[in-house]
Amino acid sequence: MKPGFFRTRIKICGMTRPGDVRLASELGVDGVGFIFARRSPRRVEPEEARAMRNAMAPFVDAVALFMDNPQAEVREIIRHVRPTLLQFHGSEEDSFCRSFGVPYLRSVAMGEPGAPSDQVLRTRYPGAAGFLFDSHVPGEQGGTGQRFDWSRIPRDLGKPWLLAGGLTPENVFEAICGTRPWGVDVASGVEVEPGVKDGDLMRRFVEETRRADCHSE
Ligand SMILES: O=C(O)c1ccccc1N[C@@H]1O[C@H](COP(=O)(O)O)[C@@H](O)[C@H]1O
Repeated sequence: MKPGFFRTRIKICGMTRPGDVRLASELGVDGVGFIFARRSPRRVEPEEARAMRNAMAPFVDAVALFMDNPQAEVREIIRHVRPTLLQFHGSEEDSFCRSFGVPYLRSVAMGEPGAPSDQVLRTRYPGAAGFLFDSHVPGEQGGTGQRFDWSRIPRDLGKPWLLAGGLTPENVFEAICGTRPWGVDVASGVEVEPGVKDGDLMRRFVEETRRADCHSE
């Protein structure tokens, strides 16, 4: 597509404060993530996520992130928070991910050699709305601020995919121009500490993404 016509989607993940959610909406971010993974320093309780959900503007996705949470817990969080997208980072299979009746993104761990091919991903997760390539190793948490070798991203997925892992306002322009993802996902790169976002970093991240959208190689 011609530069300027495609708008790279932006998700800011690991929200813990309603004010950060409100600002992200005003900046034109497409999705905000609430983390329910057990060991995450950004984990929120369902009540906190619900308060942030209520701070969201229309046309912004509420993404609930899980990592091997029990099915009953996922169901209860969905009932409470009403996310529009789910994101799975653990060993969940397609049948588990799609059992909630909410579209889901499947995270793919790119932190070690031998990441799955596009064919394996398509076959293993036929119900996924899209994929998210992150830099952690299988079984470990994301949100580490590490990036991975972007040349290893499978190219023939036939579905939207997001680039994640170590993105910042300084490198997101290069990341988008080099990989042309459907969207980008950031947590630590716009934070002052885990879960505490910085307004200026969020604004610069959005600006750099829009600059990349207008840039032709
Ligand atoms: O952020 C977390 O704490 C987290 C925990 C468990 C699974 C995933 C997690 N975060 C995801 O990782 C990406 C990239 O983070 P970063 O930008 O490198 O800090 C983040 O956007 C979340 O989707």
